[in-house]
Amino acid sequence: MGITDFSWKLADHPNIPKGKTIALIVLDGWGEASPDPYNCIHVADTPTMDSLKKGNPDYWRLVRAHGTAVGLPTEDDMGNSEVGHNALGAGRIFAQGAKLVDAALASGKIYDGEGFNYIKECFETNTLHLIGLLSDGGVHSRLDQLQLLLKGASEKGAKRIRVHFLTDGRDVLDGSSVAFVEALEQDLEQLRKKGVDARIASGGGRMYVTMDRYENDWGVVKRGWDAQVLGEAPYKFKSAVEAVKKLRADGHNDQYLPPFVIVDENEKPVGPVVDGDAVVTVNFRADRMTMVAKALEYENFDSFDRVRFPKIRYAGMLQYDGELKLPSHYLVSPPEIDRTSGEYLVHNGIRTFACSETVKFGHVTFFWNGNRSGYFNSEFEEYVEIPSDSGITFNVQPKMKALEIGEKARDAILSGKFDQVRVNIPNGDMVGHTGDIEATVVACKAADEAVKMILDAIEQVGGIYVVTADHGNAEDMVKRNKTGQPLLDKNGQIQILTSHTLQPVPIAIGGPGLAPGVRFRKDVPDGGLANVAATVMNLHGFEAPSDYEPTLIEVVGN
Ligand SMILES: O=C(O)[C@@H](CO)OP(=O)(O)O
Ligand SMILES: [Mn+2]
Ligand SMILES: [Mn+2]
Repeated sequence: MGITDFSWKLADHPNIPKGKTIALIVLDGWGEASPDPYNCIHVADTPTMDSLKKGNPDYWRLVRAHGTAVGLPTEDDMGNSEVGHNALGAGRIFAQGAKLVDAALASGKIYDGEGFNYIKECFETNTLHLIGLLSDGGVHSRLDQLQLLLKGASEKGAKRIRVHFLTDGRDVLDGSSVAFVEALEQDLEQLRKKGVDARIASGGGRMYVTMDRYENDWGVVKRGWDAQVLGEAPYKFKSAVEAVKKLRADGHNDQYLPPFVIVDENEKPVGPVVDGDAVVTVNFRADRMTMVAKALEYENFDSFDRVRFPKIRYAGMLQYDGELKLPSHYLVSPPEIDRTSGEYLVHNGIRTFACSETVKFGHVTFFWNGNRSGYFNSEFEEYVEIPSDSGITFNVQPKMKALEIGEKARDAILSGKFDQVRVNIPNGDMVGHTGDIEATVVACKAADEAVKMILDAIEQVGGIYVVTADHGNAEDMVKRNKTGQPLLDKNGQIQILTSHTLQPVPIAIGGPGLAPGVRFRKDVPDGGLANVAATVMNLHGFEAPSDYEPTLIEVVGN
């Protein structure tokens, strides 16, 4: 762990006083990119964020939010909320799920672990089901990992395999699902040639089937359950490629493809889950797997009627929730994100308020706290969740709950009951993922207004603000070639980018409570999200632990 004489007690900062209320604002999906018509943050009216930028370089700067700076395998990996909030909260860079799974597959250790040995028991007599997101987005899962696992499991004796995939279109281009399904079919064909009965059994779009999060809409998970476990869905097809092509032609996009099952010549589903089977959820990222993991694992469960609860051996690619120990079996151990800044600060008497709306609530709590649900100490913490709209795509409601989040934060700041008021403002990200440029512009304006409300409250109480983001999204809505020009599809239309980006994100500090002489230092040019935790600890009047990534600030003129 690299630190000796461990203690939760933080040393006092030599020049920064304690006792200032700090607003810590994370704009989800808010990167920095050149001004251009596809930069919705630039196009939108965002006077508050614009004024913060004028503080460059002493009070505004950029930080890295993708690739190795947040524990991802390569610099080609875009940032995402999980790794971004983990880094912001933990103050150190941990090798993340994507990287840990890569390593376990490369070394073969994945096949020696408890999780694999547990599911292997079913291989001789029963079916192995793999459920997960099918793309190379690298945010929740990766196709190449699924391909290696298919190969490895069959070599280790799996005789009958069924894949239940979720189409993406959110971390990758909409419409790319067809090619991913074709690639998967080719691999399954290879396995069949080797005598393995390997087939696709069901499918559906990630935002409509299975991958809900933070209990926003259990109906999403139920649709997945019905197709994957019960073998029931509104659409039945003989081929998965045909299914995806037909449903897309009918106007559904990849993210929202309705559920379907693959049936045999007698119209019987080819892969429902039955007693004695093994199931692996192949996503490494936690938030959108926790609900389905509960449905697959919990004996007592009343979030929807499962109709049938088969006796299976279930393992996650990773353990998704360390506090709940969910699932209890997993193929790869998750990153052990310990001693987060939230836990330290609570031990040092910092009273914390955290808030977002449902779709991002776990980001400022669960991810912030190192994938840990619940409070460290409920006497010092209050987490408020504002219910998100469900059953809609957020381009129809681009303001989302930004105003309500702003109001809750404002009230918490003015109450005087908290030292840190932390929020996630989701608009740039959630609306950016819809690919609707006009709506994303409205979303960015709404986010900016929420920031203003919070900064005004900080002004009133003489506090400090820290405004940053977890990764890019709304600042670039078009796929580009290497020289940065928008790419056109075969019909001459620009290719809309629904995903996150590789862009850096801004961080701004200020407010009447900022001690004189505090400014951004210039000797951490490569600073990333993991440098923010030490910065915030300093602003609370503490030195950060010695193994945290260095602070971004210095105090001059003392
Ligand atoms: O919606 C999600 O699951 C991801 C994109 O796959 O977005 P974020 O990391 O911002 O939560
Ligand atoms: Mn995010
Ligand atoms: Mn996102």
